[in-house]
Amino acid sequence: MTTALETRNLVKRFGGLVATNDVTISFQQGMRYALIGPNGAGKTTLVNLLTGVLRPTSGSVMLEGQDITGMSPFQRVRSGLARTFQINQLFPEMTPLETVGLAVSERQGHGREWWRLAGSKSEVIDEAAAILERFGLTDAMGVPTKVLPYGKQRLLEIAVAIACRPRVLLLDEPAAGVPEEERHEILDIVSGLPNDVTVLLIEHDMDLVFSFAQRIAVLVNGGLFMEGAAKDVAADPRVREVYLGEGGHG
Ligand SMILES: Nc1ncnc2c1ncn2[C@@H]1O[C@H](COP(=O)(O)OP(=O)(O)OP(=O)(O)O)[C@@H](O)[C@H]1O
Repeated sequence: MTTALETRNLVKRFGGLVATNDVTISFQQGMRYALIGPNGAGKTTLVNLLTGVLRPTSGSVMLEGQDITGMSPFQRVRSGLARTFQINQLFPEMTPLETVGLAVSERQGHGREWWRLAGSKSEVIDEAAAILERFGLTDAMGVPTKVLPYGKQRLLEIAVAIACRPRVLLLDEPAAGVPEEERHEILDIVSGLPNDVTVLLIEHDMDLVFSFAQRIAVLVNGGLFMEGAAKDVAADPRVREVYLGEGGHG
């Protein structure tokens, strides 16, 4: 097993509050992980430390053995670590083809001027169209993003992250706000991503967590409470207790 991403003794304090408490965890290449925990457990803070949005108080983050603790979010994306966001951050007037094309173009080093140079950059368009096809967005690729159903917009967010060719992908509640009947479509597409992409899903919906994840990490009060095979975590009475509140019913 190759370690794709790991943290070592990671700590983040906000004043007197310890939001990340000495977290040491490894994510193995190609595995599907979910990160769960009660509200305020520190999931978003941990993701922000992994992606470089926040700097830790102490400890380190390693990507494929390289210490990336000092890298900016952009440098991390370039190094193979991409994320989607909880809040919709797409450009509403741009089409999916333009949006994914922009990400492909940035990755290839053509920069933001690619659309004006489109005639000479057909490889950008071809790759963007192929990614959109994989996400079931071919029919929608020429319309402004703002007119797409919400579930399709969320798929587009993941498509943009994939256009960066990540080896590790962090998905922050990718199905939040999506109607029930479209939720599994999103996770099915994520499950079908290439096997060598390591995925860490942050999700409150336990149905999605258990249908998606091979392994689950549980955070409680900023600390790593447990990490293990999904079925073991699901069966652990201590997890039920902290996660479900009093008594661990259900
Ligand atoms: N920028 C900040 N400044 C001060 N405290 C913060 C900051 N960000 C998070 N916190 C605190 O850190 C703790 C962990 O928050 P975090 O958002 O990481 O938890 P979470 O598990 O993602 O919660 P939720 O499931 O509700 O999104 C909380 O007590 C929160 O109030």
